Amino acid sequence: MSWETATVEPVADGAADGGADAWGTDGGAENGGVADGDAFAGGEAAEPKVQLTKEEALTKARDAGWTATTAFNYAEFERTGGHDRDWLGAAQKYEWNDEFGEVAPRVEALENILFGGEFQMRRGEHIGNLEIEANIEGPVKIARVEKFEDAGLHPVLLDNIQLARYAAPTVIQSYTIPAVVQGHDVVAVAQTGNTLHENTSSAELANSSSGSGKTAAYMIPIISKLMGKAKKLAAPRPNVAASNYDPKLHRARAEPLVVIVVPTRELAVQIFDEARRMCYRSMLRPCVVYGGLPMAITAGELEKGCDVLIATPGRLCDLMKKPHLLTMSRVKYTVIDEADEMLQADWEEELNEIMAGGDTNEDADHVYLMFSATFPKAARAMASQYMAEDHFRIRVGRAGSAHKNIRQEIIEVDHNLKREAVYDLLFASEPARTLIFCNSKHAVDELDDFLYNRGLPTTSIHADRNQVEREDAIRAFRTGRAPILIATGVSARGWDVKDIKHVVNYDLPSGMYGGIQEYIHRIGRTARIGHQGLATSFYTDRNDDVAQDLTNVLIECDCSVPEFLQQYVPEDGNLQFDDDTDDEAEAGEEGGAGFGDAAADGGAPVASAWGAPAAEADTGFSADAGFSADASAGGAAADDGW
Ligand SMILES: Nc1ncnc2c1ncn2[C@@H]1O[C@H](COP(=O)(O)OP(=O)(O)OP(=O)(O)O)[C@@H](O)[C@H]1O
Repeated sequence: MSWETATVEPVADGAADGGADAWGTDGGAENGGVADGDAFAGGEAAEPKVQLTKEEALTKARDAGWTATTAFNYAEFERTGGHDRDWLGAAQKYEWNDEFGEVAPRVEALENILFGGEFQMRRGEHIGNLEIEANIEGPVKIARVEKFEDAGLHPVLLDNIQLARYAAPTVIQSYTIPAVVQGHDVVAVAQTGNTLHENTSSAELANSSSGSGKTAAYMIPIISKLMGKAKKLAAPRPNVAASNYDPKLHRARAEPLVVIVVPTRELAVQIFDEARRMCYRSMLRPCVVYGGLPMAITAGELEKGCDVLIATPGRLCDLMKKPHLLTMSRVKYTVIDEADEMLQADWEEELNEIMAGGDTNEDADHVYLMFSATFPKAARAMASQYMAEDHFRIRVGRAGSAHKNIRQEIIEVDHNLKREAVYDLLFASEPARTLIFCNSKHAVDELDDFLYNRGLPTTSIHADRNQVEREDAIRAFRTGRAPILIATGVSARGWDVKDIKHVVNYDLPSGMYGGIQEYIHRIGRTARIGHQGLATSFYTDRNDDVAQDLTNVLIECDCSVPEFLQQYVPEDGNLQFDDDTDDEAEAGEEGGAGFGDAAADGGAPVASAWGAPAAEADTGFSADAGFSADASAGGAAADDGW
């Protein structure tokens, strides 16, 4: 295999004893033998040949190099009620001390957590394979910056960029940073695979799905601009770093200067991590709020002071109704990230409320930034209502004919043998961090049980998991405690996890699960920012509806088209895609918020773009349907930075 294999960290002592107990689990665990053998020998599904006992399966998994299984420790959680520090939303951040002078000191232990490299993605050596193209589509022209040092950034922020080892700005950063530094509102359409239109090639989509660095594109200039003025602009807050600080006595109301809204909890935490990095050694205090984070933890964090607030829309609107905890009156920057996702998931009313600053903010200098994979009508309307006419508009896509960093393989499998096929696949190469996508929560549960009970270190995530389980699953995946994660498409939206070497579409996303756009988004979880990866998809007789688009993607990405898809190879070489564009012409009618004569953008149907019903976005993840085993969880690290 040409793709490199990830190092899967060994499981810590005492954490790896899930094996024996795990066998006695319920929920789909099979008591009989385990199939061994090629379920897809030669690309064709075949009957399993050899039956392994559970014992043998366990040995096989360990011999192959897969780390031992661990399970979420419910008993321990029930007993202790968890600990504040276990919540990703309460992760450690730099705490400013009022006694600091102009230059705040370094805190080595925290620096190691934030920038330690163990969990933070570094630019890969194949970055040159990404041919990225930016189209500036509004009247505002911005000269791009080639180096962070030339962008007029605050020196502390430049230090933080260096600590993060961002050597040079990515394309979207090279335009967005100067635009924000110059005080412009920004609309950035960074295609992540949801746009299919006549002018968009499938290769562009595939290329553009693999991490353009848009989080840092807005975080860096905003934090930089506020750093120098934090003392003047920031609301009073307790001196958390002082020895006499008492959280019961010393409390403040959160009065953020920056509000960043994102569609999912996991994305919120991911962006919070970037904020923790960029705010390091500054007075600016980042906080994150999302559904599922206990209110006591949320309030406790906000009461220490909050300058940069990252939030999911539902939780933010709830908090806006609690003026003793939060006021939007100081907000100077509002960022709507993945705007199209939130609009599709019916958050329009909430977004308008947030954009309006809860009706309390009359700041004429208010800067709005909107990031989106597509620019549908509702987003255009929002832009024209709230943004300055001279806002900067950029569309980022990839030019070039092929994405060389993801090897895509499509394997034909009998639907009933998929489980065996994925089991075999996991033994077909060196153990590596692997993300497996299913189309339904039920399929996720079933597959997790099936593989886990065969000794493979799996974990899983979907919308019915409670927040503790979700956070444990992500932490386990990121740290390598459970290097195989099984997820629905919606729960892995926008994820940026280091070293995902293999993405498996256990279920190909058919039309009702987002189709080819969803496929592109999913495979883009590997081979990020210049790394390489493999994407394997199981094709069954139920996947005819994506066959044509899939074939087109393979051709444009220079991947081989298997025999069973040859019938879809266009004879004239003309690769046509379905176009579910909403009418770009309407943009003009709405007061010029559109992209003029730029390419039309997509507006996928509500459910389909999510790969699951829209309700999964950030609504109550109620059921406690977590993992079945009751082995030792091995104690999640206090703050492993994911
Ligand atoms: N200038 C840079 N140099 C190197 N790495 C960078 C740079 N900027 C960001 N990164 C890293 O690139 C990764 C991808 O960034 P990010 O998650 O913001 O991408 P994205 O555009 O949101 O991707 P997607 O839309 O595909 O989810 C992150 O791990 C981030 O730390």
